[in-house]
Amino acid sequence: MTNERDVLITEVALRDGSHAIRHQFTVKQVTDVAKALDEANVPFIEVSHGDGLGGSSLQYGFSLTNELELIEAAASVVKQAKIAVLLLPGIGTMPDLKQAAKLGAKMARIATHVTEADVSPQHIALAKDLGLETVGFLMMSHMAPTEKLVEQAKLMESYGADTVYVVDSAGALLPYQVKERIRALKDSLKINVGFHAHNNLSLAMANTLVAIEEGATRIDGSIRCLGAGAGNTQTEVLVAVLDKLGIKTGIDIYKMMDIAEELVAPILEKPQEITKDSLVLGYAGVYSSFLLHAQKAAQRFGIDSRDILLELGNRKVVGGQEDMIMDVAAEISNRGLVHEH
Ligand SMILES: C[C@H](O)CC(=O)C(=O)O
Ligand SMILES: [Mn+2]
Repeated sequence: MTNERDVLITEVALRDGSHAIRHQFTVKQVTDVAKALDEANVPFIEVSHGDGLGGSSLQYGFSLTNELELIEAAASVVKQAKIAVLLLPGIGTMPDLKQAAKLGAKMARIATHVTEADVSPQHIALAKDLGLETVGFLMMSHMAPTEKLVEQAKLMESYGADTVYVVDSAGALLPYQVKERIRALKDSLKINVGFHAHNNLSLAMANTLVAIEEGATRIDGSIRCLGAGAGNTQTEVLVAVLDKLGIKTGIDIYKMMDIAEELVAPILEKPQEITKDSLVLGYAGVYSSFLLHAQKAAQRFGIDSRDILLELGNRKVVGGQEDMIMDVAAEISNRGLVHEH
C-alpha cells in the first residue's frame, strides 16, 4: 500500500463506537480490530471511552475494560498506525493524558463544546509538550454560527493545535452548512481542518465529501458505522468512494471490507441503521451519544423516546448534561399524568 495520502483518515469505531455498545469493548476486540486496521494501512485509530479519557462513570456509563488497558493493548499491536485518544477537559484530566501518552498514544484530540474552546489551552499545551499530534475538536458545531465557529477554531490554533475539526456531533448539519463552515475555517486558519460526521440524517457521506471538496484533509469514519447514533461516515465505504474520486487515502479497500464483515459486525448488538430515534437526533440536533441514555429513560418512565429527544433538542442540551435526560423524561411523564387526571 502507498503512504501517499491526500486525506488522512482517523478510524473512530474503537472510541465513538463505544457509545453504541455501552462501553463494553474487550481487550481482544480492540486488539483484533486495531491490528487489522493497522495492516489495512489506516493512519490513525482512536481508542478511549466513548466520552473520552475518564469517561467511565455513572453519568456516562461504566467501561467493561479500563480504557488505559485498551490503549496499551492497541498500541502494542500496531506497526504504522498512530493511536489517538479523545479528551474532554473536565471529564479527562492532565494525568490521564500523560498516562495515555506513556502507554503509546501518539495523537490527542481535545474536545470542547463549539463555544467553549477556552477550556482547552492547558490540555492542548500539555499534548504538544508530550510530543503528541494535537487536534482541537469542536463538538456540536451545528449550534454555533460560522463566525463563532471560526473564532473558536482560531483560539484552538492559538493554543497550538495542529488541526481543528468541525464535529457534527448530532448529525444535524446539512451539506450547505458544512460547505460554509469548512470554507470559512480554510480561509481563516493556517493549520489543518478536519470533519467528523454522524449519519443520523443519512448525510454523513455527502457532508464528508463536501468537507473534502472545501479543503478538509483530516476525516473521521467508523467502520461498519460503529459509532454513536446512526454511526459516523462508514469508513470502508468512504475509502472506496474516495478511491473512485481519485483521492488517495492509502488504505486497503478489500482489507477494510473484510474487517467490517468479520471483526466489527459481530461486535454490534444489532446492525447500525437509521432508526426513528437516531433520525430524531439529527432532526432535533441532539448529541448522538444521548441515544441509548434516552431509550433507557423512555423505558423507565414508559414514554416515547422521541419526545425526550425532541425536548432535549428544544432545550439545547449539550454534552456533559446527560443527567438532564432523566429529568426531562420525568417531567414528560409527570405532564402525562397531569393530562390524564
Ligand atoms: C464525546 C463525543 O462522543 C465526541 C464525539 O464523537 C462527537 O461529539 O461526535
Ligand atoms: Mn462522534
